[in-house]
Amino acid sequence: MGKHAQLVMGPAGSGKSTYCDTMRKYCEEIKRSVHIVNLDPAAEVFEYPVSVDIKNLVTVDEVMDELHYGPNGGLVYAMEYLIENMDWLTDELGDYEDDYLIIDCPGQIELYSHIPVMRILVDHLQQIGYSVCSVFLVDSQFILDNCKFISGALMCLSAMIRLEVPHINVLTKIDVLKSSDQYKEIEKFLDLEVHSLVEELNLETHNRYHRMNKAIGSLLEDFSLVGFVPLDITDQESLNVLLQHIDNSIQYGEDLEPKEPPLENDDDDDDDNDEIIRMMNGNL
Ligand SMILES: Nc1nc2c(ncn2[C@@H]2O[C@H](COP(=O)(O)OP(=O)(O)OP(=O)(O)O)[C@@H](O)[C@H]2O)c(=O)[nH]1
Ligand SMILES: [Mg+2]
Repeated sequence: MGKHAQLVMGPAGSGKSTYCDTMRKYCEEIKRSVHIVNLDPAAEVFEYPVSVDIKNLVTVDEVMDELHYGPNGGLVYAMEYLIENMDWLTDELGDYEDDYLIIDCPGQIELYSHIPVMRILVDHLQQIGYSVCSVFLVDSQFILDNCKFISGALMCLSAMIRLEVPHINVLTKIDVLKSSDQYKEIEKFLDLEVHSLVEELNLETHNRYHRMNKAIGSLLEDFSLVGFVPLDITDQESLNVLLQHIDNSIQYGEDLEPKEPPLENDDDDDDDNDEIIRMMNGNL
């Protein structure tokens, strides 16, 4: 079956732990054996059953007490300690060799942007045989206008380029948007027209920034890398579509029995496929 893992990352409060629990429940419903790994040494309360917990190796509280670090320095130290003790992780994961892993990561953005710990972790998981997909969560409330979108997209691009593994960006808390009238505003970012985005940015910013707007637009367009899959955790179909993206990216299930092709006049399946293709075009 092979070893597969989702590495769930994203800024503080973007919904990582909620996602891990929701995805675990969904996977269990579709009879996929899943275990959650907590890699947040500061996590206090878990909604999900934790199979492997970094807190059995190191906690931020211990680092703060013993070394008199603050919370952020303590977290960076704890993650570096994990990297120095990778054998511990290998041993712990050994109990779940045939299962699908969902790895809940800490939210400090510097871990993804300019400290190599996540890259070293990903390399190690690959060395011990895991196909890893990075699932990068961004709170949909935080990309509701053009400037915020650019900032969110560059953050995702930075993590994507640093990690060099299949990467899916996810917009979380769509259920909150749906219950307001803001959902329409997010649709343009799902089907991104970089040209019109740059034009709108130019209208919103001083002339002196227009060359920069164009350069950022070209960066996003040339790499065609930044797209988002919206996730409404209250909607099973939304979870299904996202999981298919992730499965495709790491070839999960390629050695399983092939599914029956849909009947030609099966309209529901056609709609689902159209939705996936639309999102794939927007994403990778
Ligand atoms: N309505 C709604 N609330 C959500 C969703 N995802 C997360 N939340 C809420 O957002 C808050 C933060 O969610 P967490 O899952 O703890 O976020 P996190 O990324 O793990 O946070 P850190 O571990 O602190 O970085 C919690 O109050 C969640 O209940 C969602 O999809 N919909
Ligand atoms: Mg969390």
